[in-house]
Amino acid sequence: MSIVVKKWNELAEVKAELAARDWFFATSGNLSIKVTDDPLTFLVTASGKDKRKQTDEDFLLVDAAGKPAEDTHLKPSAETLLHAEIYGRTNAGCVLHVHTVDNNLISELYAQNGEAVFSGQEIIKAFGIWEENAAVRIPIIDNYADIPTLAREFANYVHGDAGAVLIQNHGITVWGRTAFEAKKHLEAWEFLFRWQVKRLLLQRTGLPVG
Ligand SMILES: CSC[C@@H](O)[C@@H](O)C(=O)COP(=O)(O)O
Ligand SMILES: [Zn+2]
Repeated sequence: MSIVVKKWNELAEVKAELAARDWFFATSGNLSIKVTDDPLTFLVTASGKDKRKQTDEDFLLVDAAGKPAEDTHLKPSAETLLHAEIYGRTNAGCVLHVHTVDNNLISELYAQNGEAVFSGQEIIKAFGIWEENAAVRIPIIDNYADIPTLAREFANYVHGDAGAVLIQNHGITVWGRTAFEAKKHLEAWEFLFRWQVKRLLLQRTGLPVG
């Protein structure tokens, strides 16, 4: 099996799992997986598709600049530049971007702080952090309609082979060394967002939620 087919299948599996979670509203979301390092190429979702569907045209191979690396009528994701920034700056192997109601609410609620901080949650261990009372923080950036501008702002927060950024009232972009790690981190962030949104609502009812 060629490396492209192997990586295609790996990304298709992650895509199906995120689709089963209903994280691809209204064609939103984009995913990618690195295929080669030198030269850098990665498979990215084709733009504007319903990512819940599985087809032979789900992904296309692009280069370090996010341009198609082979002849195709498919258009790479509109947000391919953000993926390219991650692969260009880190050893990440997979990038996942989803829009959810909870990640949008958290991005709006904490926008003025420039980040959202979570602590006191067992699921923080999914990030490989084992200390008691550890805190995790996710930066929140403005959502620029101009993608090169968004990618430049986004790049300021791309440090390390695993990480995540919230784009205000848009969505989350998570990356990891492997597809497994990226998906695990994405699920942990979404758990924390949902937990926090529900906690805030329950606190308003006067129930004893910390
Ligand atoms: C309808 S979602 C809005 C899109 O501009 C974008 O944010 C998105 O996530 C999906 O765009 P795509 O070009 O299909 O990767
Ligand atoms: Zn998006």
